[in-house]
Amino acid sequence: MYRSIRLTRQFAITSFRAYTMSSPASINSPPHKRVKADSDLSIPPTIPTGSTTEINEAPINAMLPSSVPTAGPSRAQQKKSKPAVGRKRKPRRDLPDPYSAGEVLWHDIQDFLGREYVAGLLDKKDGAEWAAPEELEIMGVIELRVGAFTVSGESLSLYTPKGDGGEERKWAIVTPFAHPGDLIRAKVFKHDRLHSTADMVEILEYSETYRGGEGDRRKNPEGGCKYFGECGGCQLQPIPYPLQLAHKKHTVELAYQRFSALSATQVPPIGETIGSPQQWGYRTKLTPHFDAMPKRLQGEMRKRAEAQAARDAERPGTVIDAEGKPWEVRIGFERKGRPGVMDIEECPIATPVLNAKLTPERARIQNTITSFARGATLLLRDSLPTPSPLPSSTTPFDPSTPILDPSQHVAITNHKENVYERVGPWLFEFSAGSFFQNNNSILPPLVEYVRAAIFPPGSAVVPTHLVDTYCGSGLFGITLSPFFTRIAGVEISEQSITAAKRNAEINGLGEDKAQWIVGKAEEIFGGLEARGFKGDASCVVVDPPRKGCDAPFLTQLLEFSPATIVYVSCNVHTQARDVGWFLAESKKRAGTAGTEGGGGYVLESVRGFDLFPQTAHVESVAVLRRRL
Ligand SMILES: C[S@@+](CC[C@H](N)C(=O)[O-])C[C@H]1O[C@@H](n2cnc3c(N)ncnc32)[C@H](O)[C@@H]1O
Repeated sequence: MYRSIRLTRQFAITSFRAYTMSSPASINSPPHKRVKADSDLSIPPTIPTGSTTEINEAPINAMLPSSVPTAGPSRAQQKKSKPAVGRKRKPRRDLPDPYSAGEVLWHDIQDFLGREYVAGLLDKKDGAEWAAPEELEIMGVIELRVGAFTVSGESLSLYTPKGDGGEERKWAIVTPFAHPGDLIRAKVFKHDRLHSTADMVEILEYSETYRGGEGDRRKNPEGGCKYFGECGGCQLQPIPYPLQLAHKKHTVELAYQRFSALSATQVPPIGETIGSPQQWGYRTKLTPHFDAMPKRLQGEMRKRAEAQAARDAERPGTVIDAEGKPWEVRIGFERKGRPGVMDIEECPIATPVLNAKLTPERARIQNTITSFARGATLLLRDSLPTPSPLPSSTTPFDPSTPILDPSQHVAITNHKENVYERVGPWLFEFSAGSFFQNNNSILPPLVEYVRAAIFPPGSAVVPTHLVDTYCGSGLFGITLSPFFTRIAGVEISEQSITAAKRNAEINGLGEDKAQWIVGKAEEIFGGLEARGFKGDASCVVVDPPRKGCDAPFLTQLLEFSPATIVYVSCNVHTQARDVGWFLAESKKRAGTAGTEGGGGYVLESVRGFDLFPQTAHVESVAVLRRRL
């Protein structure tokens, strides 16, 4: 049934590990440190010459030609990956970290192959789940009919070889840029637990259902992104938008099934995902990377500076080495399934002002590349022009100020410079290098949703105090302040608290209304009680980083026992874990363990918000209410 074209076994399996790990794992792992390349840095960073760093962020866009050729790895990788003669490498058997993208994929694979089948195999404890079918050669090209999507937006295809005893085996193949229903040719490059990972080679037949979205360039030649198929982000872009939203709803459902340990009756039906008002040109922050020029070329450059400059002038952004081989300055995002940065001139999910700024920023790096001893990350942030005069506590921001057209925005590239954003009638000021949500268009509906969830019609308990934990520069606390007598924000970053205080001030919120506390959220609720915040009268907004909340925080939240909790998260898997733990623990403490639905808190609703259209990411909002 499947045609297998065998190519020479050129590369050891392990040589591909580094880059297969980089793409899905980048979603959950903390970013690797890269040097910042602020435009105000006149002195290049002084870091040991020749060192390189890994790419640090999930890439943000991508594009698919009708057939995507997959070139082999670079010579350096081939050299590294040559198997030692006469020594057979043992495949590594790494189990994914809990709640990581790897673990989510492992769940996807078990669901795809059938939980019963996988459990039967694992029960044998003979390691068969690690043994890829013999005929599935590394660098072999196979034809596959795609069966499903993974949560991270890659395709899953079933491969059914015969086992040693003639029984049918099941094995999954994970390939990027393909959609359920597609018929594809894919080149296998890595074997893992019950699956292999493959590069897309060619799409022979296109799915009717999962294509035809605005970003499908076969149907809309001017739509989407020209880098799809190579860049590692925006894998969902060929999919019609309603199906993107449905995919994200399913992601939320799966997360609660897999990671909350709650029974089906404890989890309400997951709400429809709320779409983003802007599905393109929404992203207010871009962080393209670039690699330093290789050491051998830096020496070459020193020797032949003048001649080189003349040649560079002919081919900007390209440097020719002694043998006439070009080395290109690439400024952009992570390549899917391959190491290194891919050059990106535009990113259609970024705002117009960021795309306009990308051109001169790229030229700046191209022209000064030799001054960078190692790779770095650029920052481009969409901002309103600095208000004049600057609002202050005595002359706060006038909420009736007309909202500016995006063409009047500016792009900030200095981490320390202030960025200004409007969220409805509110003005926010924060430094470009600090956290702020990256899709401004969806913030008003998100905040309104949180408000409506806190005050459902006819509710017997109406909280008067709001605690905004993990508050950043005060987004939820400030925008929801009119509905509460008092608000408090808690945040680990001093810089963010300074911004939150300033934002309260410029929006006319005095200290009697808003309090901002630096410190770990883990140590905070006691302090708040002393300041007049009682659990019974409070709502707590929880908006942690991707890793979720830690046990001390959740324990103190339980002890504080707020009337309502709204948990906003950019990682629904850790959210499901935390919510599951919290509900179970609250039930235990209410002394009604074993009584379905009794005591403690109830999970009232869970729903995704599409803060990241075209990508597989989803923001999830869970509402928990204390039982009376
Ligand atoms: C996802 S951001 C949310 C920020 C804010 N709610 C917003 O929407 O703009 C998470 C924030 O949590 C902060 N943070 C991380 N760990 C923390 C901790 N242990 N205690 C308190 N804040 C923490 C980070 O500095 C960051 O500002």
